[in-house]
Amino acid sequence: MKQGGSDAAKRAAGESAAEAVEDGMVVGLGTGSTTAHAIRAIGRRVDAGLDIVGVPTSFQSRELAREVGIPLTELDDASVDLAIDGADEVAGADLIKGGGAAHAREKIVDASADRFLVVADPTKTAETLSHPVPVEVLPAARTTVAASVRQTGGEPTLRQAERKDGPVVTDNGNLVLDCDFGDIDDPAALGQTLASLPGVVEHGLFVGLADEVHVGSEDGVTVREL
Ligand SMILES: O=C(CO)[C@H](O)[C@H](O)COP(=O)(O)O
Repeated sequence: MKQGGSDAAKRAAGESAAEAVEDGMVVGLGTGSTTAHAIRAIGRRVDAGLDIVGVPTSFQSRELAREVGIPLTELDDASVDLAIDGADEVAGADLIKGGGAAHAREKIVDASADRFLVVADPTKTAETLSHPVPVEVLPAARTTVAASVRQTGGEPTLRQAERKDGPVVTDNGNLVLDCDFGDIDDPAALGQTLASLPGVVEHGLFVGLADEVHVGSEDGVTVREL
């Protein structure tokens, strides 16, 4: 599993993507430590007069956006111009997300955006996706989905909470299976297989969704347009 890079690299990526936000935009606010830098940077710009509204993708991003003064709305009331979100692994325009168990709402927001900017540090980039794929499941389906994942050649692990006994429970009240498939040669096909399993709410494969990837480092930012 990739552990993630330095905070300076994450900050560089987040602040670079925040510069793409323009007056009047509806902005999708992703989840995670890299996106948090973007949200804080957007908050500073709002403080200085930028007129935008944000659409949060999780409890975490909602709370942070409120803290830094970004006005919020929901997808029922607005369509997203630009989404900024992190990733656990990036290969071209394909991503694996869900390290923060927020990928179900993230996918709804990110996929609906006119433009989707990914923020990452260099430890997240790869030629081929191979990070375990987070799969959010209804609690009643965890055993049957795990069995189907094994039949597909994957190794599922029920994600455990770090500061509570028992499993991680998502913002939607579900569980997460981290499914290790090794190298993923055909992310689209695997995504379709996972999505077809009864009880799967959403998987963390974001295939072909990214429009731009901002990779930060201690020395600056590389922006890849896709
Ligand atoms: O997908 C996510 C949350 O569900 C995050 O964006 C992803 O895990 C990256 O997080 P971080 O920027 O903290 O490394």
